[in-house]
Amino acid sequence: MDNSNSSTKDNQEQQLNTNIGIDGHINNIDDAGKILEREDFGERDMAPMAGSSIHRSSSRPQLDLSGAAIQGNFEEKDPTILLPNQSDDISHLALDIGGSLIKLVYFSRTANQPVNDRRKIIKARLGITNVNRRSYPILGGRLHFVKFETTKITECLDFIYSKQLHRGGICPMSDFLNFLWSSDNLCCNFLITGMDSRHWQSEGPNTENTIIKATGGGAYKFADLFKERLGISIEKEDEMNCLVAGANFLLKAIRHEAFTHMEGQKEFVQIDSNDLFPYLLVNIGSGVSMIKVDGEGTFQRVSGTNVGGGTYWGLGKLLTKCKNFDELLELSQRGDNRTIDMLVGDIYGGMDYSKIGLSASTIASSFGKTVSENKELEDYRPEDISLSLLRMISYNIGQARHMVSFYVLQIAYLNALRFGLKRIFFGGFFIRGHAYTMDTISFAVHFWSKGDAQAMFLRHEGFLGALGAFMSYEKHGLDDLMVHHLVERFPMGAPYIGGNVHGPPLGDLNEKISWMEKFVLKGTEITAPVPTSPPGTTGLGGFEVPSSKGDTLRPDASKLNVGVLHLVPSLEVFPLLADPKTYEPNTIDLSDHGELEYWFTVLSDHMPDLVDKAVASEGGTDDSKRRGDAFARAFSAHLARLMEEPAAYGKLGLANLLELREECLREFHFLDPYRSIKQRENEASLAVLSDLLMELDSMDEETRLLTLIEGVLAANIFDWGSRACVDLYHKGTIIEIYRMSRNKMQRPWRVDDFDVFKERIFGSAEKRPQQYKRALLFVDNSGADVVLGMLPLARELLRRGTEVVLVANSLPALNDVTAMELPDIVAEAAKHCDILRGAAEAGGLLVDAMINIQDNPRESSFSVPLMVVENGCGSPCIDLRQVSSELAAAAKDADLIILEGMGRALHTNFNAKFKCDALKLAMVKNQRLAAKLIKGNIYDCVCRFERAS
Ligand SMILES: Nc1ncnc2c1ncn2[C@@H]1O[C@H](COP(=O)(O)OP(=O)(O)O)[C@@H](O)[C@H]1O
Ligand SMILES: CC(C)(COP(=O)(O)O)[C@@H](O)C(=O)NCCC(=O)O
Ligand SMILES: [Mn+2]
Repeated sequence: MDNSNSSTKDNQEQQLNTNIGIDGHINNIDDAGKILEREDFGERDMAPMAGSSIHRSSSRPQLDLSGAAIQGNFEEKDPTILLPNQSDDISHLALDIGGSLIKLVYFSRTANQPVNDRRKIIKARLGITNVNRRSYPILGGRLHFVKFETTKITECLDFIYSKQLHRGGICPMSDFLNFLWSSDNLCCNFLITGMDSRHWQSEGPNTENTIIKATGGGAYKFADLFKERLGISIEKEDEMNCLVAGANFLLKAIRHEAFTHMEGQKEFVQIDSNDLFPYLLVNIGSGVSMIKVDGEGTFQRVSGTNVGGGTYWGLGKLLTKCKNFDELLELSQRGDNRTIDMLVGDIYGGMDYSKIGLSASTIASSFGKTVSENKELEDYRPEDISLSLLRMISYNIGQARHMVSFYVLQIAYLNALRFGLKRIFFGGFFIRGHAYTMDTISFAVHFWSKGDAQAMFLRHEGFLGALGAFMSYEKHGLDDLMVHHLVERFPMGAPYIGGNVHGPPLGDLNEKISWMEKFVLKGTEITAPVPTSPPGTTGLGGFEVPSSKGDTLRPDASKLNVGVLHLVPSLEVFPLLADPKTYEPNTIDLSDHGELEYWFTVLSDHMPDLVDKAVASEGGTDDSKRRGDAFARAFSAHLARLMEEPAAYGKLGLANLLELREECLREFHFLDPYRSIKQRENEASLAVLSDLLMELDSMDEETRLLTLIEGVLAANIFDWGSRACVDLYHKGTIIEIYRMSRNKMQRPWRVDDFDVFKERIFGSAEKRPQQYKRALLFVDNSGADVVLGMLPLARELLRRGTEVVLVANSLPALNDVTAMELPDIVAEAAKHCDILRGAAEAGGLLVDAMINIQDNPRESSFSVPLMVVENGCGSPCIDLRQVSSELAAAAKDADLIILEGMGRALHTNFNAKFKCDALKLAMVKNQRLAAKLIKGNIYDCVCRFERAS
């Protein structure tokens, strides 16, 4: 092994011992003077100079009103207006303009969800008074993270302009509605259609009154430029305040924001928000700040140093002529510092200076060899210079190859010691999620603390200040956000490739698809959407460096993607989880590479069939084919990225992967690929329902219960997400397959707690039965699964006096039935059955009966009600930490949960413990899962019954 180029633990220890730090001051503003115009920006996206010919007189958000429609009742005082084509309707922006990088955090608000009459009745039944999301104190929307090099501030201004982020603060919905309903705007509506919305002019105040919060030195330095180019005023926020506010927000509100990094292994850590303080925050940007944080807004900057990321980048740039930071880093990987550095061995004739514990390969004097050699700068390889510099920074100040010094770490730890802090969080873009750097830092903290303190890193490492500036706006309610309100998503769609910005931000789907197609034309392959890359890059789920197949891993492969944070204030933790803190939805952990590889192959193999279905669901048009192709590329890119770095999107479980696929379909506007299959299967199943019900009614109670459970398991075979099942469907009609599946049911099932469940229902000689009060049935697939499986089971419970709440997906996923579709299915089924009809009426599911129910929902019927609620997800699995408010409300009186299907009962929640009884029912439709989970075979069944814990 080449000793000089490798950093062993021994070496690290040695350097830790020999480096004693000096205190310094922070200097995070470099002289980033030159502002470059970007050549390839289209004119429409350039931020014009104030007073230029494009006159903008409004600070109102730019709205795409095409397709706007009133949702629900026209008579309502405050009707909800859905803007289907408005994605980023109301924006809000904050900046951190540092010495090296400009960080942007911006918010785009999502339109309120329509609340239909059916949902209103159900909510009333469940005692939810707030039927309108507007009443949530926190805005629903999305937080985006983007960064640019400070030297390329023009690109940043153009970005802000093209996204119209300079146009305003939070606009209350009532203002928006007034605006929309004023007579002028009805004209506007007409005018806007077909216009480039970015150039839409409307009445209203101009941007001169707009104030944007910003922190970092650039907030001072570039204030005039912002005024001149965008007409906005910068309101400066204190940098330390912002760093701390940003870190506190991230650590409290984002699940698995922090992670440890030891010997190449990332481990996500869930910080208990009640046990966060005190901690030490070390922000390594251009310079370094160390802040002891004791609470919200309570902190002290305890130390800092002027030798930081800027030092490495600045000197490196001067000496190597590198044009960007990552180029410099990459150079160092091929360098040999012995040509430049004077080693102990050079002085001691190749020997160690063992008396003081220095090996021959230890650097005695960084750049020392250049003194005695009669060479010019050009005579040295830039690769070697870069490495020497890194080592200089490292060895002088520590021993990290890439940057931060152990000096920093020593100070950090000494400070941690002084103040009794056990946790040290490292932020700032110097870290860049770089595996080597993080390992070195972790090692150093561990070494200096003798294992007492722990180094942790943050996924949003460089965005602390910008987030803090964002938090400093009043009224957005962000402080009230909790972990369960946030969902991170990773859309494709930033226009960044090859390390360069290749155009304006992508405005719409068409632009996104065209951009992706360019790769195909070039013959290159998108292998991975990599985030926050150099230069002028974004953290917004963008691509970078699409490398050809067969390429070796990029040096930055370990970097983590920063997604878009969706703020969904209506989400809640499922109240019946026995212990939400220890709850882990995923049964399969994909950080095991073997598992990841297997599921990667399963999902890749499924892709052609899925694309066919998706395209067919949109009529097979050329446009849908294009979108189908783009979806396949995008999802393959995600998979490739995750194979390369399983932690790239945060902690990865199988449920996340399956949800990512659904999200990716939605991103390319495939809203329900299995729509017609679902309809066909529903119809076929409804046609035989009455026969089944008659058959069931002819049985004695105990046989019937067993037949019902068998029926649920048998009908769970209709799963279009399982390769094996899809192959089966070619061999017979729906009803034939259903019969075959039922005939094959043989007890004992692989997991068989039926007798315990039966005893709970019917009681025993010693114990009289006590009926369940309310059961939540988490339904799975459309067709036979719900119609011939779950509905007859629901009917049995209703018949026994148990209220039944059918819990279905909010959005489509594979052939899963949704909460929107279910009432119609129930209404059809109710035609064949009085029990279902009475209960559905009582639950407000039957349209004809709804008028009466609306007047007095609680007194409308004598039957126990059958209700439908949405679960808050659009995935075949369910994470019970984040469910809809109506499901949470329904759960409050529930004493039985029935989870059905592989996604909800096996991939997720197989090990979940509940405060009430839980029945988990599924057919295992995958051989590997069967072997792993239940030591069984494909098509084996699980009937697991667990009493309340
Ligand atoms: N693309 C990049 N361009 C420049 N510097 C980068 C880049 N990526 C990471 N860095 C490193 O991050 C440092 C800046 O970190 P940051 O947290 O943004 O601090 P600041 O607010 O001082 O700009 C740089 O000095 C450099 O070491
Ligand atoms: C996506 C699914 C979890 C859906 O199963 P369900 O919940 O409908 O029972 C399941 O189809 C699955 O894990 N499919 C991939 C495995 C395979 O094709 O074998
Ligand atoms: Mn399903």
